[in-house]
Amino acid sequence: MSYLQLDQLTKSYAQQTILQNINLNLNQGEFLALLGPSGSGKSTILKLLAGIEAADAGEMRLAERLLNPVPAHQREIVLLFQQPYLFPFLSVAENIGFGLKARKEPKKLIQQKVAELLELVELGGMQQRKPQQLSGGQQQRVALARALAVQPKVLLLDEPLSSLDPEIRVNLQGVIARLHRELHMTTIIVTHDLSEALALAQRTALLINGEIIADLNSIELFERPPNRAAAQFVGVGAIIVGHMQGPTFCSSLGQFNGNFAPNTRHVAIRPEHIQINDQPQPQTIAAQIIERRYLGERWEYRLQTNEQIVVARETVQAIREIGQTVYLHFPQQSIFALND
Ligand SMILES: Nc1ncnc2c1ncn2[C@@H]1O[C@H](COP(=O)(O)OP(=O)(O)OP(=O)(O)O)[C@@H](O)[C@H]1O
Repeated sequence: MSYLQLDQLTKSYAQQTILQNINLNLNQGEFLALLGPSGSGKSTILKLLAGIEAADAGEMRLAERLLNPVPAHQREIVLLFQQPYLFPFLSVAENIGFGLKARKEPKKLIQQKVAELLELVELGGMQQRKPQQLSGGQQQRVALARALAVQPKVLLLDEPLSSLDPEIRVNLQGVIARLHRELHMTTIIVTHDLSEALALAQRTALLINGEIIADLNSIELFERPPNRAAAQFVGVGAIIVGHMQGPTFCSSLGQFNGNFAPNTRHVAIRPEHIQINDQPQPQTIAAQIIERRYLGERWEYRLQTNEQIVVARETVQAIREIGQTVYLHFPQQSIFALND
């Protein structure tokens, strides 16, 4: 049985359904990214788990214990928000030790734990500072250390890095990844940023309009999203419409053989797997470049074929011109089927 279980969770606000039959299972020590666009209900899932909001239906269990009736402060689940919400008049050390002091732990033990946590979040030497004397990234580290101090069973992170500069963000991603490696705490991070999910979590659940539409290994979600909605969210080079004829998928962009189900109606390919040729070759189709942008290390081209727009990316070689006609090849091994 899974360590953390969400079973058929449903939540509405003012008759608007926000979450619809959410099922999620996490093993102890697992790190899951809850990914989705703004307003999809990600934060609401964390609030239900933390006990800030009550579910309309469904059950939540932690180590087999039913969580629904348990008050927030007895759940052993901590939720870290986008803003660190530190106590402004307390020092860094007092902020980190706050939960332990509230539990009336011995002073010596608090001091020892705070010192350990300061090292863990790389804030050694800053224990006497007040929150306003810290940068945003440092404040978020203090909030993280304070959350970890009480040794929760589950750590919930609600876009904790989204208000930080990119460089600090990457640095803190490193801190979070290392903490997870060292402490093995069962963790869910909410993010709308696919690259963050890929950087941190081995597994990603994709939430769209209050429904989990994919829940799988993060790299697999990126490389081979299982359905059209997931493909649109993670961004593919083309979603190709067609039909199966025997073992072959037939479409206006080509014929592809793969291990596709007989009812397959859509296949896709990642933009970096589409090959761009200057001259027509066997199994290529003509396309005109209509836009281009530099992504750093790669150029991304939007191309118009007779049928549809295709996005392709290639590592920088010669820069191709807008208006130029090129010939696209879709390697068979890179084509994957999408569920509807
Ligand atoms: N207390 C509330 N009362 C009414 N509606 C709410 C309440 N809290 C959230 N909502 C609505 O529920 C929906 C989901 O909100 P939620 O914060 O869970 O989304 P999210 O995916 O975390 O979005 P974001 O990435 O923007 O934080 C939104 O449409 C929001 O307006």
